[in-house]
Amino acid sequence: MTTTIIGFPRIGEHRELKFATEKYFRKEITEDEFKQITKDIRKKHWKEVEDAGIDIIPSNDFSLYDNTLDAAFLLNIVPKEIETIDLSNLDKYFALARGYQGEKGDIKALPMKKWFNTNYHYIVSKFTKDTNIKLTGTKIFDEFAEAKELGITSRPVIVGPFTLLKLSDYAEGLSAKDFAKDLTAAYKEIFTRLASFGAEWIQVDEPSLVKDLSPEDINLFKEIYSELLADKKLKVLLQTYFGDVRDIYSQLIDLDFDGIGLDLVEGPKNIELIKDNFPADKKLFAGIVNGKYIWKNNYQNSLATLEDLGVEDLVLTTSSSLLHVPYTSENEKFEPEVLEHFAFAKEKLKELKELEAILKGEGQEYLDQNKSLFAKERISKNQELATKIDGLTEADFTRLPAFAEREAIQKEVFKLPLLPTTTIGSFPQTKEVKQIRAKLKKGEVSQEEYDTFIGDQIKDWLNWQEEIGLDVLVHGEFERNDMVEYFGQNLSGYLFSQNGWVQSYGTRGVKPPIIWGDVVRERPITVKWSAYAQEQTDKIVKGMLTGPVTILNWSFPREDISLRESTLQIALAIQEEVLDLEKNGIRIIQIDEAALREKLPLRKSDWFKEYLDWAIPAFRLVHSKVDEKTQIHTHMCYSEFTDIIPAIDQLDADVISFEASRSNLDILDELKAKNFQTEVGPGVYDIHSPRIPSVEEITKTIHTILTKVPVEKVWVNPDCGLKTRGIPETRASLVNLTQAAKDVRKEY
Ligand SMILES: Nc1nc2c(c(=O)[nH]1)N[C@@H](CNc1ccc(C(=O)N[C@@H](CCC(=O)N[C@@H](CCC(=O)N[C@@H](CCC(=O)O)C(=O)O)C(=O)O)C(=O)O)cc1)CN2
Ligand code: MET
Ligand SMILES: [Zn+2]
Repeated sequence: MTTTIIGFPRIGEHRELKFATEKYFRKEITEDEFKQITKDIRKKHWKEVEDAGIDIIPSNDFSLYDNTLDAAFLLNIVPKEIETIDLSNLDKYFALARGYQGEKGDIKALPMKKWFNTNYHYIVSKFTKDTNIKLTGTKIFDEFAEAKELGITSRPVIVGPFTLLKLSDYAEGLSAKDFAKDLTAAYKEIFTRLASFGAEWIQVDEPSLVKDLSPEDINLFKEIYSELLADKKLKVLLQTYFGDVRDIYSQLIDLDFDGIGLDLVEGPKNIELIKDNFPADKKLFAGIVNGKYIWKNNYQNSLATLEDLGVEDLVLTTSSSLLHVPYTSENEKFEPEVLEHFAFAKEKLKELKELEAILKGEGQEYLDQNKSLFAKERISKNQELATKIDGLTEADFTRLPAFAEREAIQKEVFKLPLLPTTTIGSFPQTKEVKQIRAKLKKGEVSQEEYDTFIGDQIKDWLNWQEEIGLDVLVHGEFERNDMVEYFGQNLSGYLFSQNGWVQSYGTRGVKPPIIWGDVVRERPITVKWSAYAQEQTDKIVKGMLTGPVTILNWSFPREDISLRESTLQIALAIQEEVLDLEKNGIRIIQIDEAALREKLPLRKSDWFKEYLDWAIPAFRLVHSKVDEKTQIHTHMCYSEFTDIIPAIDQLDADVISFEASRSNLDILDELKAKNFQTEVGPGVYDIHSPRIPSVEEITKTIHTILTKVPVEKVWVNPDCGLKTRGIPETRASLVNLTQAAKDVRKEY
């Protein structure tokens, strides 16, 4: 028996990678200085894993932006214009990830999508007739060599060819199978070269195998791997995570893999598949320690699961990469009775070793300790809340009158122009904003000083929005650290880490709050600043809330009650907030469900019964009691809901905004086909990139939207909040946006 992990967080214990990368973007450090910092980070992480006693340590799990982009970049799967632009390799890589606008040219960022059911995002590559797959990069070899220099023979990790093909886009008329052969040859070359450098194993990540697979998918997979595994010179670990491999298990065990990695946490069905049917000539990498959540492993349960498998020779590993959990709980200030329940990445390494010890018959004390931890009563139940949830009826989930009637009434009361313009909520969280909040936290400024600062920001930005002629204004969310953490801070039952950062995309991180107990609203959350903002102007200021499903999905949830029950608790809390806003004169309320799709099961057959059947009602519960004259907006990031359009209509919001620009407005066809009722603001430009869209570009986008959606239903807005952007680009972009909307309006 040995231990390993699938991958380690790379942002750094104190987000060193984030800060270094941002310095590099601002040209405060050189490329060499930047590379040295990233090298030091990798070294520290490898040592951390090694010191914990983990037997085989992955490499190339590190990335400067995203591993999927790394694989594409390594193999020259890049747009043509990037090959010719006069930038360093590093800057080309970043240009693909976040766009480039400067003296050397104008490159749009590649699309970004959610990584399976997580809050991590990957970069989507596009295969075209010009795509010339060849091994041009060196990252995977360099990092292997780097670890080797430190005395570590690592197991390089790469996103596998099947998953890369499945997650990519294709030019008209092309598909995955057109590229399978060349891609396989290129991966083969990677394998060969790694073997020649002394690699013993390679880990090929194929999480796409846990989704529903068609017979063509299975054939494609077999075609790729039968070729790739032929006369290999190193051992190949086929790694999956986030679910089970029921559609392809029997083929997997017939292929010449040396190891198969299966998720035993999120893919309980894997256990059934393995039982008495795992080949003796392969190693089973048993993903038993949860890579996504921060709760301590229950050893008794894990041991029972492992025993159940009936496999002798195991490699104990995590259920997914540890990318999805914070670095360590060592720097946290929780009470010991709380802290003992948590295991972040570093602590999970220890769990693997303890489980190994127990299985070898050398860890009785670990088992005893763990048993007594789980025997403790952790919280006491809020019986009143439970009764309230049990007593909810259909009426609690139904807003009246029905949508069509409300739409007519609201057109009458709001008298907004055709193609009304608005933004998604946040304005730039500048250094000044973050700094004063950090000072407030440390007691270096008073609450009054902080509030004055926030109030002034709101005033300035409201004035500016009026000046440029936006129709529905926002207060800017300056008071929020994050759209989920901020809400958690006003709800009972929540705990917060000091440093529990998890990477979301690029250099951006989140500190998911922890749901510890039953959730109740402790005090009004947004009323003060929303009412303040509305007092400053005669135009309508949208109230801005985060919805229950998103709050749940971006928190670390409890494991002792269902997600449904936790979400309904949060929904009742947000319902109180909605009604308070309404009472305080807020006439348009946006309830963000940015992450609605996040926990949508990866297999279609589970969509409704396991998720949508409670997630959609949870949202409806929040707004069911508002007046017909109050307009409810919602917002979702990434147009990842193409396949659940009818369910989105079922949210029964009045208006929805979503990302569209970066995925080429694909979703519009679907809106049309499904006769989508809710009014829509498909984002007219991409906010994840600092690039400024021109009036012409935005006008063109609006025109495209209008070919698919009736003009009375269309809103004009960016595709997400602007908190990550700088002030100059934000202002320039919004000036262009309002101008474009005005221009197009004239055509009607
Ligand atoms: N939870 C969540 N998930 C999401 C999103 C989201 O907004 N929230 N958006 C989508 C895209 N993902 C995103 C994730 C993070 C950020 C983001 O801007 N994150 C910030 C951190 C936000 C935050 O919590 N800030 C805190 C803490 C800020 C901080 O680091 N302060 C410094 C000091 C201030 C300074 O000098 O900069 C410190 O404490 O050391 C605050 O403002 O109070 C970042 O990485 O930079 C944006 C988008 C999808 N998933
Ligand atoms: N209202 C939020 C904002 O504008 C929605 C963001 S979705 C990640 O930042
Ligand atoms: Zn968004």
